[in-house]
Amino acid sequence: MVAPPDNDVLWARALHFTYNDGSPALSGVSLGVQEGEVLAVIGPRGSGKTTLLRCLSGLLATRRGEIWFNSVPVHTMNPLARERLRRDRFSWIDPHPSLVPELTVWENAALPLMLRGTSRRRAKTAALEWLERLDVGEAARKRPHQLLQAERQRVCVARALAPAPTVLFADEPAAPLHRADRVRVLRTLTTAARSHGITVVLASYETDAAILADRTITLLDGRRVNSVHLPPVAGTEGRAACSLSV
Ligand SMILES: Nc1ncnc2c1ncn2[C@@H]1O[C@H](COP(=O)(O)OP(=O)(O)OP(=O)(O)O)[C@@H](O)[C@H]1O
Repeated sequence: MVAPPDNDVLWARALHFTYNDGSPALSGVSLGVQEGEVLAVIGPRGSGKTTLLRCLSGLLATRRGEIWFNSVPVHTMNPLARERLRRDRFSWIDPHPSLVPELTVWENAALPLMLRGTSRRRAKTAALEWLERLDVGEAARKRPHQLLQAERQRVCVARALAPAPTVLFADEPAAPLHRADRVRVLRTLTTAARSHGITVVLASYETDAAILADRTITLLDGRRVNSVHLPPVAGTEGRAACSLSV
């Protein structure tokens, strides 16, 4: 087993992942993420971005390949150890805002901190600070259904940043938003993460994310590539080739 470089907070080698139904998702992906870096993982739909983030965060167990977090092997951890790692060191943002409808906005934002054992009072203070920073402080006592989708997504960003995770995994966090909101959410997320030294792995099918990232890697059909030039799919006629430049 090759030891990962010291300055990489996350390091993966030759990752392969196939879903139970046989769908291939990752084919030999290797990468390193340095501490405090904002890494954008971009590629078209179905290229394996979500699967890569799920594997790196320990949500999915890899069957082939290695994943190391701060020089600790994640690929050999049992499910409980991976769950603890996710709870204590990682945060996750989904493409669509998912909040607990019965809780208020601040309770939602404070939830990961309380799950880590922080007292309700301290968790509330941290949650309120982050909600203010994300411009949703005034909604703190409302329920999620009273907010716009863009506001709910900002609450999810606040919830992810409040525990000061070592690594924040953001899976297309701005996907459901209008362009203005999208850029704003991505900018706020990357700026806040940088100011707190939080490492970010950001998946996106748009190039917006690449502009705000320190570095970009591109996936196509589960492999790392330098750039994406999609030829017409066999059997289809007149489909324009699509290119994605990074
Ligand atoms: N739960 C699943 N079961 C079976 N196959 C899956 C599952 N999730 C993803 N896949 C397949 O794995 C491959 C990679 O999907 P993945 O969602 O990781 O890509 P992606 O780049 O994140 O795409 P998107 O931008 O649409 O989310 C695709 O072929 C997809 O159909």
